[in-house]
Amino acid sequence: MYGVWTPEQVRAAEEPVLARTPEGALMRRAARGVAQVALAELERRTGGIAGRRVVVLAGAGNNGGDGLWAGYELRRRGVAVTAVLLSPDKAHPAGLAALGRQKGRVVTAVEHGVSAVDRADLVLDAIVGTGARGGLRPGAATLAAAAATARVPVLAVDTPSGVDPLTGVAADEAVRAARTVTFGARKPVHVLAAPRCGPVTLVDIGLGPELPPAPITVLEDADVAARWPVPGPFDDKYTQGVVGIAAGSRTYPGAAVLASGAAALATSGMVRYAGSAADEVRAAWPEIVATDTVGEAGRVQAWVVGPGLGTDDAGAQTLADVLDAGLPVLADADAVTLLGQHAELRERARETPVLVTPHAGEFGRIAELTDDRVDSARRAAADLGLTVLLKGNATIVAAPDGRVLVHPAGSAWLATAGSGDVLSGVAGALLAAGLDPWWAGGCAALVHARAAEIGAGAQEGPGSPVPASHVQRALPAAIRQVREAR
Ligand SMILES: NC(=O)C1=CN([C@@H]2O[C@H](COP(=O)(O)OP(=O)(O)OC[C@H]3O[C@@H](n4cnc5c(N)ncnc54)[C@H](OP(=O)(O)O)[C@@H]3O)[C@@H](O)[C@H]2O)[C@@H](O)CC1
Ligand SMILES: Nc1ncnc2c1ncn2[C@@H]1O[C@H](COP(=O)(O)OP(=O)(O)O)[C@@H](O)[C@H]1O
Ligand SMILES: [K+]
Repeated sequence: MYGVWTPEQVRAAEEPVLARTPEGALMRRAARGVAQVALAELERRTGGIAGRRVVVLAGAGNNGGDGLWAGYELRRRGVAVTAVLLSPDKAHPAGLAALGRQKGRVVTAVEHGVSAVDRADLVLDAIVGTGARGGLRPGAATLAAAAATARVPVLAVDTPSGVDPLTGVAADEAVRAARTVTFGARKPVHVLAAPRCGPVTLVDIGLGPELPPAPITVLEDADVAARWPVPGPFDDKYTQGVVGIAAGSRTYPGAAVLASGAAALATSGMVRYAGSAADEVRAAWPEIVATDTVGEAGRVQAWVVGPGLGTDDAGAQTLADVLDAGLPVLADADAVTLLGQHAELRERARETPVLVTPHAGEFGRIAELTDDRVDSARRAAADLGLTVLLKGNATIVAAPDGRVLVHPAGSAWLATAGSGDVLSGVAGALLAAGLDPWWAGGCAALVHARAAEIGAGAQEGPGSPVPASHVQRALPAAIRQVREAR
């Protein structure tokens, strides 16, 4: 696992380090890191370094300073460097002087910048970093657009400009980077807007001892592997945790089949199904014990409730029954809507460990969703007294005690009907196996996204759509792949 820190925390950590290091040393170190990655990119993309063309888009602050110093390093390796100064009066003086000493070219007119970008092998986006306020200004936006139109790869310095470093919200004209080099610590933008950043390289500038505990955690395969339940020699079908699925309806039997099948594939042991799609579930999954109601279902150690359930009185009654069992509960889809509608159900949900898994629309029914998705999820978890998994390209899991994790999906193939039902089955199975809701949500999100990647590559090589039933089918391969990281 690794941590992510807010720009404010990173700035605070920089202060003591700046105070005890010679002036400019931190920036030089950051710039050398940028140059190293830029050189590797040039070599990889063009097969050489000397004479290759790099354009530095340099803004008014220290981010621009990083870019100019990186340009200096690249000039020393024989790269043809052009710096475009977006605020010529405010360009970082030492960085600009250094580039000048190495005979780097400097332009200030946007149109000259655009023609340099058109012919570049690589663009360094040093327009703005953690000091960004609002979207890009017109000159910067024109240059970012020129790089995109000319399909010149962009290496973002610290953060892709035009994307909010804290929330990951991107302005229309924001930079889309092929790679990003960041300094000291990863920031929220790198996981909340991962597709805008590309692969992120972290350059150590000695902030480690100054950073507080990370406010955001990102799980890696080894973390999930260490917690994924596997049967031991003395286990039987009951000892590993039985999960009950209260989902689906006559109108939506598919949700029941997707969720309960996913639960059956996620862990060993047993799955029970309770609801009006019992026939469909039995037909698809003979190993699942299916009954018509929660009352008839027999003992379970956790419940999944909601997918395809309906939001009528019967649905509300099912949710109430499940919450009253006093067991961990995964509440998805219609169960989220019902929680939004009924204050008494929200009160009952405080009394038992609950993981709710809304998409953005459903989230809005239980709490306020702002541009700051992490903050929204954290507040909702604390206010409602339950663990919130907010779906999206970056999945956020926030526990009422303040723990937050983000899982950036490797692709967007999961944006397909029914994939959320699969997630609920996986997370429910993990709850039944004894994981706490935060870990269950985090482990399920990682394996779910991996199953989509595997499913999307299963037909004719990577890159084909993957319907939810194929995501479900890819769960065993995803679990196997993740567990290999032990
Ligand atoms: N501290 C350190 O030791 C180290 C810091 N490091 C580096 O410093 C970076 C932070 O530097 P920072 O604080 O100077 O802010 P920064 O991101 O350059 O932006 C502020 C400037 O940009 C401008 N601007 C603002 N919004 C804008 C917009 N939307 N569109 C366009 N322009 C905009 C704004 O201009 P103004 O409003 O004044 O005209 C202001 O001058 C950090 O990301 C890292 O790269 C590394 O070297 C490691 C050591
Ligand atoms: N653009 C996207 N990129 C990656 N994952 C996505 C994207 N959009 C949705 N997802 C994921 O797909 C799943 C969709 O769940 P949900 O909206 O509940 O769908 P359904 O109700 O059809 O099952 C969630 O796990 C969500 O995180
Ligand atoms: K930048």
